[in-house]
Amino acid sequence: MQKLSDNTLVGSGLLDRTFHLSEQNTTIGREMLAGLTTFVSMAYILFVNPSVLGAAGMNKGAVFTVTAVTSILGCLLMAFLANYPIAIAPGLGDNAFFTFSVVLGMGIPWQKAMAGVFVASVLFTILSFLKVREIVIDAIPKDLKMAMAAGIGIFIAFVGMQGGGLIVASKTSLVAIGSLTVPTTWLTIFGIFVIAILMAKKVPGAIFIGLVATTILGLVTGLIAMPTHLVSMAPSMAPTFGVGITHLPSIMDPQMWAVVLIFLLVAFFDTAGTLIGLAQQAGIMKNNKMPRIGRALMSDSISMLAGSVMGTTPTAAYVESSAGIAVGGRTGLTSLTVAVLFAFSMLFSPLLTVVTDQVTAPALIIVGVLMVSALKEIHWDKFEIAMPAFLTVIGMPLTYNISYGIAFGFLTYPILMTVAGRRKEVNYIMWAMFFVFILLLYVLNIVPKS
Ligand SMILES: Nc1nc2[nH]cnc2c(=O)[nH]1
Repeated sequence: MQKLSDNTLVGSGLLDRTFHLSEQNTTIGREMLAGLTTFVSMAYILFVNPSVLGAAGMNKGAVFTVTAVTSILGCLLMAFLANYPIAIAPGLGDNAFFTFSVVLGMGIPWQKAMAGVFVASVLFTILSFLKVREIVIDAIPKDLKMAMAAGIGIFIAFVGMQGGGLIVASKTSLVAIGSLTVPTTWLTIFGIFVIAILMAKKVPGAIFIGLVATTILGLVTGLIAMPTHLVSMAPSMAPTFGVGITHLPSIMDPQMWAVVLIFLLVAFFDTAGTLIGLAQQAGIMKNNKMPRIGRALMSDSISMLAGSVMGTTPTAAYVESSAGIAVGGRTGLTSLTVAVLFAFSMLFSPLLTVVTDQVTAPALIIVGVLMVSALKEIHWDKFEIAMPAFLTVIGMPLTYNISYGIAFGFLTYPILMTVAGRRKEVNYIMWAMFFVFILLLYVLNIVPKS
């Protein structure tokens, strides 16, 4: 039996055999600490997801339970199928697209939009089984993938700034700074500072701690009403369960095909990009490839499918997993720990009422900061790349729609690369996408108005 420096015994036992702990030179204690760290970094989603999907008209209690169950499933799959320290939960990019672009922007009822999520999930799972995803991941230039991640980050932050009251609509300039005389806006400002300071000091779970501190400030100042109780049984999933399936006939609308395509693209590239980034951080990459990426993508697609049946938007491999990896998490035991903690947290649904928009806003803004770091990977010195990347990034917040940002990038990239003499670098999949996005713009923009 081998002894590691932190005195945790490894070398035998079920956990070691299941997760190859000694092979990865890690210990049970270190993996559990990593799981706890990742969990506290992402636990805010239990409250932010109901808040965002609630704005689309969905039942917040049901979404709370669905968020927890979907995350448990995703983390268990990642633990036992892929053995990676990467947590899965419903993504903020996807739920923002669902609520703000599809339901509120396009005026599609949430039940119909959920049918779109279900179809996208089925397609995603089929693509994962057929191993098509590797071909597509390789075909899309890295610059555009990174621009998509960054654009979604800015979009999420924009949504957070609005929810927190920091920016408001303006008749003359479209947006303007919100009024600093609104007391609840100060909760958001307080939350941003707390989280930003903790992040800068590299404190694990900074977002979660900031969320708790902001809630406490709200309760103490009377800006947030006290909850009636602290723990209870998890709310029923009945209000959202199976709604996507029962509304499948409504998917025949061409506008919904565009929605399905965007869900597919966002889910696809978000998870693929995040997995590679996290694998690089954990030192898992071998010959510039991530071993078992197929299993990791499969874990995501199965949980996305289950989530769409129960009633939540697509899952993603969470960027916050980097917090657990930073404290030493290397195997699926980290993800298993996250799953167990999500199960425990299901008791705390009464806290939903105290986690208001002003409390969740800082989390959205800070996740935006994390996602925008992808900008550094873009070749800004080449105009034929800089322009499509720029349009992708700013297109999302300025049109308040993730799909338009993606479309702008895919429509300009092949043309500019061709005129710049780099036609050979544009493969047939990119040209196919070019025509798909022309059709998509037509469907999203012209069909509803004619
Ligand atoms: N990769 C990723 N991480 C997240 N963390 C919170 N939301 C998201 C998301 O949509 N994608």
